Order: sequence, then structure tokens, then C-alpha cells
Amino acid sequence: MSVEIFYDDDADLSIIQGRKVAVIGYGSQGHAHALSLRDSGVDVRIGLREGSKSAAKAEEEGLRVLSNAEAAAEADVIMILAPDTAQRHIYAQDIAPNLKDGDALFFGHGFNIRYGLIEAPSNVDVAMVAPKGPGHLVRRQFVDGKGVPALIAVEQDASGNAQALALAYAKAIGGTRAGVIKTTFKEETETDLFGEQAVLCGGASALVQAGFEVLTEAGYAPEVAYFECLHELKLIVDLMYEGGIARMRYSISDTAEYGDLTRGPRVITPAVKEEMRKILGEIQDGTFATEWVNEDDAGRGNYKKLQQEGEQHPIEEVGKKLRGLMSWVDRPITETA
Ligand SMILES: NC(=O)C1=CN([C@@H]2O[C@H](COP(=O)(O)OP(=O)(O)OC[C@H]3O[C@@H](n4cnc5c(N)ncnc54)[C@H](OP(=O)(O)O)[C@@H]3O)[C@@H](O)[C@H]2O)C=CC1
Ligand SMILES: CC[C@](O)(C(C)=O)C(=O)O
Ligand SMILES: [Mg+2]
Ligand SMILES: [Mg+2]
Repeated sequence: MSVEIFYDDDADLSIIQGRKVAVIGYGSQGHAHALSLRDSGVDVRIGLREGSKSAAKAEEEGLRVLSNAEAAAEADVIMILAPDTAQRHIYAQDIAPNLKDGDALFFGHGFNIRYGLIEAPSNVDVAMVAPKGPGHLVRRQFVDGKGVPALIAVEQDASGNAQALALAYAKAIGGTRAGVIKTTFKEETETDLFGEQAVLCGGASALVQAGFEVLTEAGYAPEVAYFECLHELKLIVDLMYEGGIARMRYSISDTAEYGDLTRGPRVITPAVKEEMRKILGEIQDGTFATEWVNEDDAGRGNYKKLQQEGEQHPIEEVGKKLRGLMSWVDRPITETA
């Protein structure tokens, strides 16, 4: 199946420059979108809840901060970039009552639409601009004149121009510099959740921690294990990012490459792949979404416990010490959020 990929010349920035955008939330994605929209000449305001800690950061950047409801009422493009579990409440309380004919409701991830947690009225566009990268790097790349690829999707095209609007928005945050793929809310949500759970975050963190544990439990120095299993991973992945697995294999020794080819499949066994399929199944049938929404509703007890265990893993302690000696590594991920 071929996909459509859009670049800068395919998007008309003036479309989003002619609209009033509200960015709801000023966290990882929110600050990146808001600042890059502003730098692209777009009229942007921030919506935050009463007493929000983020308000000061946005105001320091000269952005206008309003309540969620005021921002939604004033704008005609409303991008919801608060946490996924908060979005349905924000939508019901602050956005839905302020939606007007011709408004556009935008998302950075399809969770709430895909799982039916938000249902928009038929007189507004519903679209998505989902960067394929962490918000702080979305902003950093934009400032550096580069861009993070993004996905766009249109769930509801009330105006007949929702795709052009989404493309213009994607251009304003740097997405079309790298490539924007048109997809659906369903495909974005399911692949994004799978990627973060099985490969990018869950898979990678568990692989690094397990490798570190095996080495340190066998008596090797934690510092050596840290450099081997975590620090060098970035350098190896940088080569994959630049030229695929093939370029990484070109740069490593033939001893490493032989070990990669023969031992890699012993780590990621057919049983591991089977577990990945189960994880995908739980995403597709809504099991994961229900579990996460319930966990949030119940106060996030299990989430906080697991978070704390992760923070207390010995790899974090040794990493903090080693990164402290490499001034160029442990830099703030952004000046603004
Ligand atoms: N993190 C990422 O890089 C990516 C995220 N996404 C998607 O983008 C969306 C935002 O995610 P992310 O940037 O991680 O979110 P964050 O957790 O970083 O968002 C936190 C921000 O949301 C605000 N917030 C929390 N509750 C509310 C509320 N009730 N009303 C208004 N603002 C609120 C917080 O303000 P306060 O100071 O008040 O707490 C803070 O400004 C999600 O849909 C996510 O899936 C997509 C791609 C990547
Ligand atoms: C990989 C995690 C992510 O999907 C992202 C940065 O793209 C997220 O939800 O944060
Ligand atoms: Mg993602
Ligand atoms: Mg995600």
C-alpha cells in the first residue's frame, strides 16, 4: 500500500496564518507547537487550567495565556495538547460549549477519537497533526532549521479544507521539512501506541535495563555496564537514523556484526515477537485504552509505583554520575518547558 508524503512545497502556510489557533496545554508537545506556530507568523494563544504551573513558562515566552474555555472561544483552530486522559474532560467542560460553525478541532495523537472518548459535532473539522518525535526535540529541530516527520489525518471534513489546514499547521511546526504522511486516526493511534510500548520506550527501556542487570549481576562495573548498554545505544541508533541498520552494521566491527546477526535473534525470540502481537491485539481491541483510562480515574496508583521503581533502578544513579562529567550530554531538554 503506497502512502502520500507531503513536503514544504505541498503546504500553504498562509492558510494557518489566516486562522486563530488555541493550543490547549503547554507541556512537551504544547510548548513546541505554540512556539513554532508563533515563529511561523501564526496568531496563537495558550489554554490552561486554573492555577496551572505551565502558565509562567508560556508567559515568559510572551505567549498569551487564557483559560481553556476562553482560548477555545476566541480561536477557530483548537489543538488539544493536554495529556490524553485529561482531554475528554477538557473537551466536555471547556471546548464543546465554545465550538462554532467552521471551527477546527485538532489533536496531536488520535487516542480520544479512536476510542470514542470525544465525539465532535458535525459542523467542525476534526483533524490530527501528530509529530513522530518527543515535543522537546520537535522544537529543537525546528529552531535548528530541521524538522520531525509528522502524520496528518482528517476524521471529519466539515469545511472541505481540513487536509489543507492540517498540512499548513504541520508546515508551521516544521513537519513538512522532514515529510508528512497522510493516515487515519485509527492507524496513527494503533501504530503509535504499539511503537511506544513494544519498541521505542517499553522495549528499549527493558532491553537496556536487562542488559545492565546481566552485566552488573555478573560482577562487572556499573560504569562499564552503563556505557555499554545505555550511553553507546544513542551512538548506534544515530547511525541507524542516518543510514538504516545497514549503515550501523557498516560502521561496527565484523566481530560485532557477526554477534548481531547470530545473537540478536536469540534475544528477540519468536516468543518475544508473539508477545508483541499480543500487545498489538490489546491496543486494537481497546483493552489497553480501557486499562489506562481506568488507571487514571483511580488516581494512577500502579502507574506511580512503577514510575518510582524505574527512577530507583541502579542504572539511574550511575548514569547521573557519569553524565555529570560530560557537560555536553546532560543539558536541559529545552529552555522553555
Ligand atoms: N510527549 C510527546 O512528545 C508526544 C505527545 N503526543 C500527544 O500530544 C498530546 C500531549 O502530550 P504531552 O505533550 O506529552 O502532554 P504533557 O503531559 O507534556 O502535557 C502537560 C501540559 O498539559 C497541561 N494540562 C494538564 N491538564 C490540563 C487541563 N485539564 N487543562 C489544560 N491543560 C492541562 C499541563 O498544565 P499544568 O501545568 O496545569 O499541569 C501541561 O501544560 C497527547 O495527545 C500525546 O499523546 C504526540 C506525540 C508525541
Ligand atoms: C514514543 C512516545 C510518543 O509516542 C512520542 C514521543 O512519539 C509519546 O506518546 O510521547
Ligand atoms: Mg509517538
Ligand atoms: Mg505516543
